[in-house]
Amino acid sequence: MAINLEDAQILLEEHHLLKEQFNGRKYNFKHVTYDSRQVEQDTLFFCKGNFKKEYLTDAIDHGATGYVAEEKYVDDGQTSFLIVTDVQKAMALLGAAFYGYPQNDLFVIGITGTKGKTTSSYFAKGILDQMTAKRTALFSTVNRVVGQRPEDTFKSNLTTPESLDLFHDMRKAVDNGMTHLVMEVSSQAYKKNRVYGLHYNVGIFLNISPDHVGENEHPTFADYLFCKEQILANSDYCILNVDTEHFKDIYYAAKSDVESERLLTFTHTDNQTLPDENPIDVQIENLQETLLDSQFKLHALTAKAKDLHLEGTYSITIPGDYNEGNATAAIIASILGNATQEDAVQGLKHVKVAGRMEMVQTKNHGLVYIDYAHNYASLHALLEFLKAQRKVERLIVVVGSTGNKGVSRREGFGKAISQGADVAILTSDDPGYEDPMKIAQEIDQYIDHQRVQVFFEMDRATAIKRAIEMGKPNDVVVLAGKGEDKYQKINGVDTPYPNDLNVAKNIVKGLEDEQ
Ligand SMILES: CC(=O)N[C@H]1[C@@H](OP(=O)(O)OP(=O)(O)OC[C@H]2O[C@@H](n3ccc(=O)[nH]c3=O)[C@H](O)[C@@H]2O)O[C@H](CO)[C@@H](O)[C@@H]1O[C@H](C)C(=O)N[C@@H](C)C(=O)N[C@H](CCC(=O)O)C(=O)O
Ligand SMILES: Nc1ncnc2c1ncn2[C@@H]1O[C@H](COP(=O)(O)OP(=O)(O)OP(=O)(O)O)[C@@H](O)[C@H]1O
Repeated sequence: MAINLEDAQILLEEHHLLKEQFNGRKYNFKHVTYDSRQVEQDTLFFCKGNFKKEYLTDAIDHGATGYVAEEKYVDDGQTSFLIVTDVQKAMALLGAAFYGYPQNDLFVIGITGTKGKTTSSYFAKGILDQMTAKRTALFSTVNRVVGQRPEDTFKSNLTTPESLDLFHDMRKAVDNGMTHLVMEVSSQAYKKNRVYGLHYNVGIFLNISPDHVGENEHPTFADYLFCKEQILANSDYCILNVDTEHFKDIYYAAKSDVESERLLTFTHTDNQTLPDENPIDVQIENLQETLLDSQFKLHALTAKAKDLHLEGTYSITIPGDYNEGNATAAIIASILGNATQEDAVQGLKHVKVAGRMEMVQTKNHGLVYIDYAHNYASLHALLEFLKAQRKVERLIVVVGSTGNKGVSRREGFGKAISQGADVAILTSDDPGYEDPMKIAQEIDQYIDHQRVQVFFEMDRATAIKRAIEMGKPNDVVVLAGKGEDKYQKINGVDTPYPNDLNVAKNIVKGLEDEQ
């Protein structure tokens, strides 16, 4: 892989990003990075984010021969530089060029939504793996998969990687023979131009609800929605979930971005039409739903939906009506990527996602659910689903809220608990630099104490123990918000934590050994 100064200049000029340039001693770059600790000989270095000049000096000392930045940090007569108006955009464009545009060799499905991105990504990968004999790459919040060997699967640091990492990993996927890529696209990815210039064969918009507004994320909800809608303008086909809040805005944005033949919509709700009275394409009919799985049927309501040949019955083992929606989006996208209906039926059957709707059965203390629900929309949807199950007597929820971000989640949790839970044990979840008890008290302010019994226990493992011990055979204990996380972020330190599933399993084992 390589890029030279002249090609970089041309590309940046084409996009009106270049302000100034200097051709230093070296013109050809064999490496690219935004981190001085990763620099090798002949690296083109990107200065971005909370940057300090000494990172660049350090980079030059270690072999960087050119840099791209928004200001002229170094002008030593030797080091080449490209001064640009937006370094994140420049990095995405030059990253794609450096790695030889790997996206052109992949069928790329991008998925956005406040909730359901990870689950839908795993559903789509399940289906496409069925068709491609496991040649589907995945960039998700949980894992990145760039090949078929065990070492080609690794933990993600971000939902959507930095552009240089994104194109690096795409290149690996292509070189490893992958033919499809399913990737989560966060609103931050657009805010920070990590995916600038990237085009998707299919873009999925699952839903949007208030979240991610705060000092380090989006200044307003409008900004959050705007960033999310960018996926629509960058996709050949768009798939929309009609049942989301703000659907009208999303629909008209999509309509102005793709022709109607390339816009596919789906819903759970009967007898609905689109905001312009056009018919919805796909209807989901729930056939059977239990605490362990769910079966549903898809009906094609328009000619373009009929052309997909997706009609039929599907089953998933990640229950919840919203997961039927997530699966439907994955089915439509995968069929557009050449999967068959049979691939979808087979591929969906056994999909599991770490930390999403995982269960531990107990003999005498009910069912324990571990789920990554960590805002109002997801906790509310989860509790509503559980309440609708006939066998459930009491819902006991263990939850905390993160410190220094997503502050609106505290009110959201209080509201969702008041609407759906019988008992709440408030605890800690990545308190950061805040006092977890203070966060718990803020959640508590929004809880209706006439309906819900509330306890405080800041040690998360102890809180889980108390919840399981108080569970009776027909109760459900919900461990919300932390999913498969293996640490607690406390005062800037990732403090190891065995994860909710392991904690719950150990407690249940201990209780059952005692009997
Ligand atoms: C706000 C934001 O996008 N921050 C991201 C951004 O930070 P940054 O550019 O300011 O980087 P920094 O770590 O402060 O360092 C500045 C620069 O100096 C460099 N550096 C640093 C130290 C050094 O010795 N040498 C050196 O060169 C760094 O490599 C970096 O390029 O770039 C970093 C990687 O280069 C990311 O880790 C970081 O994500 C932060 C940690 C983060 O958590 N972001 C969240 C909000 C996020 O993006 N989340 C979304 C999901 C949200 C959702 O669910 O919808 C996501 O896509 O993950
Ligand atoms: N379509 C949906 N609507 C509402 N809640 C959902 C939906 N899909 C999933 N959830 C809930 O949200 C939780 C997180 O799901 P998932 O990890 O798939 O979403 P995500 O968009 O990747 O989330 P995040 O951006 O927070 O990582 C699930 O554990 C479930 O409780």
